[in-house]
Parts: sequence; C-alpha cells; structure tokens
Amino acid sequence: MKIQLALDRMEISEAIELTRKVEDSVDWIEVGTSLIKEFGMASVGEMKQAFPAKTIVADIKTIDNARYEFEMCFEAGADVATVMGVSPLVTIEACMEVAGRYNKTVMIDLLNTTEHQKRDLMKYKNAVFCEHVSKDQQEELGASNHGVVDKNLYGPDMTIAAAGGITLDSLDSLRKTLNPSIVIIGSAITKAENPAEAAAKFKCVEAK
Ligand SMILES: O=C(CO)[C@H](O)[C@H](O)COP(=O)(O)O
Repeated sequence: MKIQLALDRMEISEAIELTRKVEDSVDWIEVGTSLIKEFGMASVGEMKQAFPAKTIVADIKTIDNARYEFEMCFEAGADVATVMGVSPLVTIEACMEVAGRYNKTVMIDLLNTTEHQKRDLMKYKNAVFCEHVSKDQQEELGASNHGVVDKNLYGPDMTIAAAGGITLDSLDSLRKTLNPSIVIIGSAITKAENPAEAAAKFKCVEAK
C-alpha cells in the first residue's frame, strides 16, 4: 500500500514544514481541498516546487468545469487531480481526456455514489477509485473508513484508494476488505503530537 499524506486546514508554509518532517514515510502528497480553496493553485505549485520527486495530488474535487480545473491543476504541477464520481459522466470524460493529454492521472472520489454509479465509472480503467468517508460524515456522524465495501465490485486490475478518518487501527480491516493500493491519511498524521513518529508507524504497518 502507498501512503498518501492529506494536507488540510493549514497555511502552505505549514504544509511544507510538516511534509519535510514526514516525507520519508509517505509516497504521495495531497494538497487538500481546503488548501486549494483558500490559496488556489499556488498551494499546488509550491508543494510541487518543494517536493519535485513526489507525486502531488490536487484534491480539487471537480464536479463541473472539468477541462478548466484539470488543466489548471496539471499546469500548476499536479500529477494527479480529483473529480467527484457523482458528476455527470461528461465531466469525468473531460477529466480523463485532459489527464491523458498531460500524461497525468485522474482520481475519482466515490463519495456518495450509488453502486449503480460506481459500476458506470468502472470503464475508466486508468483512473484511481477512492472510497471516501467525508469530513462531515466523520465530524457530524462519527463515521470513518474501515473499508467495508463489496470488494467484488472492483476488478483485480483496478487501482483503489481509501480515505476518511483512517487510523493505524483501521489498516487491518481495510486490508482485509477493500485492500486499497493507496491509503489516504490526513489528521492521524497532521494532528499527531509527533507527525514524524505517526507517519513512520503507518509506514511500518503498511510494509508488513
Ligand atoms: O478529502 C479529505 C477531506 O474531504 C481528506 O483529505 C481525507 O478525508 C483525509 O483526511 P483525514 O484522514 O483527516 O480524514
């Protein structure tokens, strides 16, 4: 499993400082939606400049205006950009086209999608599919992602990611059920007393 560090609700300088402490333990770096909303494409550009060797994920959560937003992300230095799976399929198609042209990757965020919608999205074989329990579901309902999803939904050749309140304790259940290739971890690292130690523990468990 790859570890994607999600950076949210902080200044760009804090995001860079925090990432420096944990970069050896993480694979992909997500510029969180909150950073993009607050600081725009500067957040993506500055993270790519600070960490040129890392895969930078722009969590822009596109739902419309796909070409404009995806071109903006890739021009700013993102390697992966996110689109909501509940978008009209024409939006997903446009994201796939732009990503193909830039030789970059689309991550489809499956938040609030039905099984029927998921099945319609499966044709985008080059995309990463992210099973996501949202911040509001976490903070208002106490939910988190333990990976309990029908794994038969996904073919063996599909790349799956999981996000949403993931902690060290959820990894075992995630692995047994969804078995994602990418685990997206925000607060469990960024809000830890010692982020470097927290990230190293994830790396150690993930490697087992
Ligand atoms: O996409 C997100 C919020 O919409 C976060 O990046 C994702 O939920 C990971 O952060 P955390 O581990 O704190 O939930």
